Amino acid sequence: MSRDLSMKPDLLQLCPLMPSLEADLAERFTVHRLHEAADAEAFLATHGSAIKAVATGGHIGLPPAVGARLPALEIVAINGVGYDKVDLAEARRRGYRVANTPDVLTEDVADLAIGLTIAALRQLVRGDGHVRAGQWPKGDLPLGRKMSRKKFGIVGLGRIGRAIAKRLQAFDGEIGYASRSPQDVPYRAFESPAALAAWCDVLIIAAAASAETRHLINGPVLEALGPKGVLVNVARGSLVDEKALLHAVQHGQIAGAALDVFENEPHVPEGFHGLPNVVLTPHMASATHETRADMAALVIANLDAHFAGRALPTPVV
Ligand SMILES: O=C(O)C(=O)CO
Repeated sequence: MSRDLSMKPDLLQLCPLMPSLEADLAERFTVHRLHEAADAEAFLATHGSAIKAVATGGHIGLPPAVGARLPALEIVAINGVGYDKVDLAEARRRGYRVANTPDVLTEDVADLAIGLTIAALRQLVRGDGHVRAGQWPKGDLPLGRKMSRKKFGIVGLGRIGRAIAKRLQAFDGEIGYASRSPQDVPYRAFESPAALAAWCDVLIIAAAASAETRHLINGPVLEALGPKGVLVNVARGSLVDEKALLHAVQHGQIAGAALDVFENEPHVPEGFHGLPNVVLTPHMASATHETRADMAALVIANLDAHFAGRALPTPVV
């Protein structure tokens, strides 16, 4: 790093980050932790005008009310691949940069998608609960569903969707996808999520969140998936109409769901809590030591590049 460390720019941190990343940030910046402030308004009134950089998680992004208090902002570094919570048009208008952490988390998200799919079909979580609760001597669980030779539908065939498809090939089934544009892949293309859902047994959501993809998976898509179908979401909660999904899993409109993401994280509608045909995880698709270390390194690399006047390694804007 070539810049003068005695001149530490002010950075606003919006959520807890890995201790090693926080230490790396503190080495380079005067860090202001908004999430620890008792009075966020007063905190921003005091520090907002000095802030040149923001470090944030993809689930928080940059709330508009916070961004509006940062007139000197130069860069938003997201510790995550999703940038749906950062207003890119506003970034372009005001001239600040946005960077994310693509690629380094692709394998982990794809791995979790496979894990969730198996967990849902083979009732892994329910089986674990059955044994722990001492229920096994009293009887077996109802039968689950087979994973191998299923029809797998992937909504969104970007980096993560493709990594999921690659892993699914090991299960000797068929793979279909719906994406914004046809891709040069050996998988069957469908014109819409509804058409894909009507064909597949397992519908896996891997598309980016945006205003256009909000509630892409709605009542009619779930109805098309049908009573033997399973929905898996490792993308963003906003892609799924959560009320329609809850209704579908409660009433057997679909067989089950496995969800790592929710519309109003970390709050999950209570209706899901007691359902045995639903697997719930706390947005942990990239949450491994290895990947979080790689993501942290990319956050720092983007910030270092910006303040050294170099091209960002992984720019969004
Ligand atoms: O990095 C992200 O945006 C994720 O949501 C990973 O799960």
